[in-house]
Amino acid sequence: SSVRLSPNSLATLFRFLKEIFPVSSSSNRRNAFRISSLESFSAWSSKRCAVIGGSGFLGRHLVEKLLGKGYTVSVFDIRQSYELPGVTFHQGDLCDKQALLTALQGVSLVFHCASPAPASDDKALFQRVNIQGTHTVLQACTEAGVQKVVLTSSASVVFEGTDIKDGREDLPYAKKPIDYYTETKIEQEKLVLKACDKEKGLLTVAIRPHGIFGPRDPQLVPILVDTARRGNMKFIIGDGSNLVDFTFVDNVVHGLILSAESLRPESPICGKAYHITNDEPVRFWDFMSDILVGLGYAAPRYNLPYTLVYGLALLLWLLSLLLCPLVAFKPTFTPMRVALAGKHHFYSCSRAKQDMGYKPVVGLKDGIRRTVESYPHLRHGA
Ligand SMILES: NC(=O)C1=CN([C@@H]2O[C@H](COP(=O)(O)OP(=O)(O)OC[C@H]3O[C@@H](n4cnc5c(N)ncnc54)[C@H](OP(=O)(O)O)[C@@H]3O)[C@@H](O)[C@H]2O)C=CC1
Ligand SMILES: CC(C)=CCC[C@@H](C)[C@H]1CC[C@H]2C3=C(CC[C@]12C)[C@@]1(C)CCC(=O)C[C@@H]1CC3
Repeated sequence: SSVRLSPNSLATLFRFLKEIFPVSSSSNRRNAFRISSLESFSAWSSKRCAVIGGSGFLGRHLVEKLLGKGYTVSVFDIRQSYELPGVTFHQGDLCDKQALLTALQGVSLVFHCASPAPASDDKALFQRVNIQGTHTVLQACTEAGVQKVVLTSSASVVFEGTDIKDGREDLPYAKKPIDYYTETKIEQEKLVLKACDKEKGLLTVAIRPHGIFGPRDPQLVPILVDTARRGNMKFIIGDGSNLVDFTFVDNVVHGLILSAESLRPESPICGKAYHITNDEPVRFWDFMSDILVGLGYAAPRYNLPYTLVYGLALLLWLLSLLLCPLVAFKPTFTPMRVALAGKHHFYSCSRAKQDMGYKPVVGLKDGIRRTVESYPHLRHGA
C-alpha cells in the first residue's frame, strides 16, 4: 500500500523535521543540506496552484500572470476557452467534488474566480454555483490538503443602489442586494471567510474588485458598444457627476497574487475581505465617454433626471414580471443598471495598502488606452 502526502502534510512534516534537527552549529552541515532540500520542495509545492474559473475574463489574465511568475497552473472551468503551455485544463462543474479533487491533486493554492455572469437572472443557478458550489470547493480543498484559498468576491456585496463614497470593508453587507448575483456573492464571501482555520491549515482571504475592465472583457465594452450602435448612448443619467471605481484587470490580478503570497498563519489578512480597485474614482459618464470616443463613437450629451429614468426602469421591470407568462422580454434598462450608472460607488483600498502593500500597477488612463486598442473589431465602422 502507498501513502499519499498532500502539500499540507508535507509542510507539517517539514516543520517537524526543522524542530528535531535545529540547524544551529556549523558541524551540522548534512542536516542543513536536508533542510534546504525540504525548503526547496516546500517552495516548489507552494508554486502549484489551481484557478477555478480560469477560462473566464479575469481567470485567464490571472493564469497568464501566474505562469510568468513561475507557477504551475491547473485550470478548472465548465468550458475550455484557450490552450497554453504550462497549463493543465480540467473541464467540469465546480459543484462536482470528484471532478474538483482530480484538478486539486498536489495543489497548495486555489484561486476561486468562477461565477455565472451577473447579467443572468437565474436565481437557482446563482444559488447552485455561488453558494452550494463554493461549499463544495471548500470541502474539496480541505480533502485535497490545499493550504490557501483566494476568493474573487465583489465590492458590490455592500451596494444597495444608494451612494457609497470611499466605502471601507467594515460597511455591512447589503440587506437588500440589488440582484441575485450580489445576494449570492454575499453568501459566498461569508462561507469562504468563515472557512479560514489556522488549526486545520486552511487559510482564506476575499478580494473585492469593482468594475473590472481590460482586453477580452466580454461585458463592459461590448454592452457599451452595442448600446451605442443601437443609438441609445445619447443620454447621461443624472447630472453626470457620480464617481465610480473601474479597475483595470492587471490591478485585480496583482491584488489576487499579492494576497495569496501574503497569506500566512501570522498575517493580518487571514479570513478578511479587501477592496482592490484602481484607487482613482472617476465620473461614470467620463469613463464611458473615454471608451466610446476612443472607439470612434459620440459621447453621451443630454442629461435626464435620475428619478425619472429609475422610475421608468422600475416600471419596465414590473411589466416584464407581469407579462412573462405571455411574452418573454428582458429590458436593458434594469433598475440595477440605472443605479450603477447614476449613483456614486467608490471604495477605499487603504486596508489592502496597509496589510499587503497593495498599489495599482496600471493607471486608469493607460488602462483605458490598452482596452480601447484591444477592441479593433468594435470600432465605429469596423
Ligand atoms: N467582471 C467584473 O467586473 C467583476 C467580476 N467579479 C468577480 O470576478 C470573478 C470573475 O469574473 P469574470 O472573469 O468577469 O467572469 P467570467 O464569466 O468571464 O468568468 C467566470 C468563469 O467561470 C465559469 N463558470 C461559471 N459557472 C461555472 C461552474 N459551475 N463550474 C465551473 N466554472 C464555471 C464561466 O464559464 P461560462 O462563461 O461558461 O459561464 C467562466 O469561464 C467572478 O467571481 C465575479 O463575480 C467581481 C467584481 C467585478
Ligand atoms: C463599476 C461597475 C460596477 C460597472 C459595472 C459594469 C456594467 C454594470 C456597466 C457597463 C456598461 C454599463 C452601461 C449601462 C449600465 C451599467 C453597465 C451595464 C447602461 C445600460 C446604463 C443606461 C444607459 O444609458 C446605457 C448604459 C450602457 C452602458
